[in-house]
Amino acid sequence: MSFYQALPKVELHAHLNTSISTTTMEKLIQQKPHLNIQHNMTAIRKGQKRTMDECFEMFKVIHQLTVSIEDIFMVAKEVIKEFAADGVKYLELRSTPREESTTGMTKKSYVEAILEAIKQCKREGVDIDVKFLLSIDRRHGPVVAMETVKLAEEFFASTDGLVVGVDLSGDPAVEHAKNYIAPLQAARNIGLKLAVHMAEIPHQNEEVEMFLGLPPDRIGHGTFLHPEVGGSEYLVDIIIKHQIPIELCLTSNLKGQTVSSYDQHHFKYWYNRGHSCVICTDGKGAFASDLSQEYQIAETTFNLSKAQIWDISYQSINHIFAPVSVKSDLKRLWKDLKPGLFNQYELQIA
Ligand SMILES: CC(C)=CCNc1ncnc2c1ncn2[C@@H]1O[C@H](COP(=O)(O)O)[C@@H](O)[C@H]1O
Ligand SMILES: [Zn+2]
Repeated sequence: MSFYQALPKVELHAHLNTSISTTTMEKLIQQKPHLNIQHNMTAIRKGQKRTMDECFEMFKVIHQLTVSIEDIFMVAKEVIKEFAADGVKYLELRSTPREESTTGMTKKSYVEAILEAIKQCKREGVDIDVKFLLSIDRRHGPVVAMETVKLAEEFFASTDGLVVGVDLSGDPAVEHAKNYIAPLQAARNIGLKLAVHMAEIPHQNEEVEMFLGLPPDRIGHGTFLHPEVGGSEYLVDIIIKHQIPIELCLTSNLKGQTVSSYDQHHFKYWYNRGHSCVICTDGKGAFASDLSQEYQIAETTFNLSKAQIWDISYQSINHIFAPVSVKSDLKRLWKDLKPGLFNQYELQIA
């Protein structure tokens, strides 16, 4: 096991359907041969890249393979187990509730299937704590967004802490922030935390400012926020003032071509400013990576020490959406694991 796998980690930005591994995808493809889907249609392999539009088309192909509650339950269980096997101790999974007339899957049963998978993994003793965020797809408009918030409210009230927030995601080129401020505000008033995909593409400063007015509890990607890439010092100041952590997904951004190379990734900007950065996968299946690999890439690309890598992982605990008691438990776990890990890899404990 590598240092990066042995490193205890927190994963805060993982979309269920883009996190499906090759092995699980193989099962789904075999179950649905009539769809004639090949592996290269569901994942971007090493060295390959796609445009953003192609990525969103790829997500639609994946959705064709997960159309029943059995599919959703199966993929959720496998994804959770894979994160656990990769050394992730706390996972916030997110997914867009979907209905499917051909199988009778409803948005409610979709969410229930994921929550059941989480509970079953816990019962089976899988070594990971999992929470869930309901995703709002910005392609679907504000009415659906409000319905998703209502659904989130129901589960928030009935699942004893499993549902912790909502996420705004989907193609950033469609619709506008102004349509989503009210639903996100409603979610916040209920007590749900907000993770918002923001500035994934350039020239969205006006929309970003609107989102920052909420403000969200975490930012997804934030690729084009700082002045060097067309953002502004004004936006950066707001983010720093409110201390809004940024979920950074290196390989996803590289393969989706919003950053040109790993060393050009905005991790560098935010990390050097001492801002809270959380390393995440986005979709370990679609982007063919895992969280250990993302930490390793961060270390080698930005010349970080193992101690700095440890700190990024440890500090990420501060940004989870679960309550403070969960944070304390995780911090204790990290402290318990540190001596063994540093000994094994002959590192100095600071
Ligand atoms: C290059 C590229 C497109 C990177 C990925 N960046 C993303 N940006 C916005 N929404 C996303 C992204 N990745 C996944 N999603 C959302 O997550 C969905 C897939 O997971 P799920 O069905 O919610 O379980 C997609 O349909 C989309 O709505
Ligand atoms: Zn995402």
